[in-house]
Amino acid sequence: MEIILISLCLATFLAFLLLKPLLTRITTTKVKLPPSPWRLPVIGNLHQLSLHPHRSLHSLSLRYGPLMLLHFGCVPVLVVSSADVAHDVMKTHDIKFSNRPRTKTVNKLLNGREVAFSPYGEYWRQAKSICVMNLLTIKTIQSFENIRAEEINTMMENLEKASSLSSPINLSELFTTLTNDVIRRIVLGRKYGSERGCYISQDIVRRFVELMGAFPLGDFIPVLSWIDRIRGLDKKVEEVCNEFDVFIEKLVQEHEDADEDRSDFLYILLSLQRDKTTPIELDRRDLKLILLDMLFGASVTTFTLLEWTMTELMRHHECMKTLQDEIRSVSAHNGYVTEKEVEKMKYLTLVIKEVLRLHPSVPTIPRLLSEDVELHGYDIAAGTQVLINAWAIQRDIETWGPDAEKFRPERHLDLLVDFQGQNFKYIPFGSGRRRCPGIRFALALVEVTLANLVKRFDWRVEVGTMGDNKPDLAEAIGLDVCRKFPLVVCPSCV
Ligand code: HEM
Repeated sequence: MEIILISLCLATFLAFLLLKPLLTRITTTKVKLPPSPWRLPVIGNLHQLSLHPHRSLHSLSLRYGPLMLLHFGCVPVLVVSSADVAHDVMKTHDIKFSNRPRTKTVNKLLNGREVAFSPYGEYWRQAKSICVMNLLTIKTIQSFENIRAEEINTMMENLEKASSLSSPINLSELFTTLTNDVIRRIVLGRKYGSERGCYISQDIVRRFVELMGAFPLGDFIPVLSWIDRIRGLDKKVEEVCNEFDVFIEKLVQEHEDADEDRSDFLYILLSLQRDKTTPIELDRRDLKLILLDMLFGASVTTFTLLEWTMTELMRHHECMKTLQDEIRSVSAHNGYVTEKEVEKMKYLTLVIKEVLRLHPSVPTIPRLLSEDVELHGYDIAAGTQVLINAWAIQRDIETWGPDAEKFRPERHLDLLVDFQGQNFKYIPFGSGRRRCPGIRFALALVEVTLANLVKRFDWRVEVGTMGDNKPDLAEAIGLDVCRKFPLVVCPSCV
């Protein structure tokens, strides 16, 4: 017994001697975390978020700095609010920050087998490359010029009717129809209105976007997941999922049953699915999710850019006038402004750049850190979610000057910022590996649409909510932030 006791004491003493350096290291190596606002037990910083997270996160960053660590319940969330830090996240450590967080809502709606929310890896790489090669190259985009022209002309006819009757018209609704019709004709070969039984209402599309940006409490505070059930979130997700699935399934079925040869994107996806030599195997569900990504990711963001551009132009008559002068001098005939003519319109590009600066369609870009990293002297752990607040970065007075909040397209004259995200003070399409692949696709439609609208009509709104004749700037909620209220306008033909 004595021997056992002596051996135990000796073993403990030896273990202490051996482990001492390690223990000292653990207790003295302090992890340095970024500044954090105070937080409440259990919910963390969730109570400091508003319905417009880009705005509340911006206000917090003015107090806690461009790199702050928040906690949404038990989930650490790093918020990036300056060009400098964005550079380190999206360029210096791009691979580590190339994952996307997926809430249970996103998981249910998309399942990680599309492109936008797919985990960083081989499947994502191949799926993105399928979309780029078959839909988003400059040559392919140019080949759709006729589709864009036909749909824009249809919209112009509606506007001309409203003009001749001097009646107001819902421009937001026209933009929804235009973007949906163009994108569906390109991706699916035809528009799919309410005929043929393949129909999805705009209301469902908007609910989808809202749900993509929703904060399911259960993800952040697992014990409170019952609240998501009670507030109807789970049910809403289920409903939207079913509606989308029925819609997309019908489209796929219709394509499979068609006997004629087609060259639209869905047809290409179906051929890739049959072709067993492709680098990734696409099952039917993958195919449907990639399709969903292209159909709705593309139309919602493009629609949002059109809406905000017309809003800002109608709020700034001098910019509208400068743009009208440019368009009418480049395209001096009475007809449709062509895409060749649009290439010569420099002020138009400045206007679009400025709109995307003040109203990035995706104001907070979500990423997920996959490995521990040291960032600006702080230690950030793998698994931390990241929100890059493009909205705040693009209004930062340190980089954009004291008039950063002002709509002034001329500011881009001397700046070498493009849409590709090379300069981190301007990232409306993101940057790095996960940058948006649809930049040219979106701009091709937006530029020629605006050129035709601004050339053919003079614009005014009746009486704005503030009692003036300017459209308001209220924002909707969701991952993509469009106008809260539709833009109702009175066009008059010139
Ligand atoms: C004005 C229009 C658009 C805006 C402002 C926009 C913005 C964005 C932003 C900010 C991201 C995240 C980038 C990042 O994480 O760095 C993104 C990703 C993406 N966008 Fe766009 N987008 C637009 C149009 C389009 C169009 C037309 C398409 C397709 C036809 C498209 C397809 C995608 C896809 C697939 C991704 C995910 C890329 C990835 O995760 O690798 N977008 N977009």
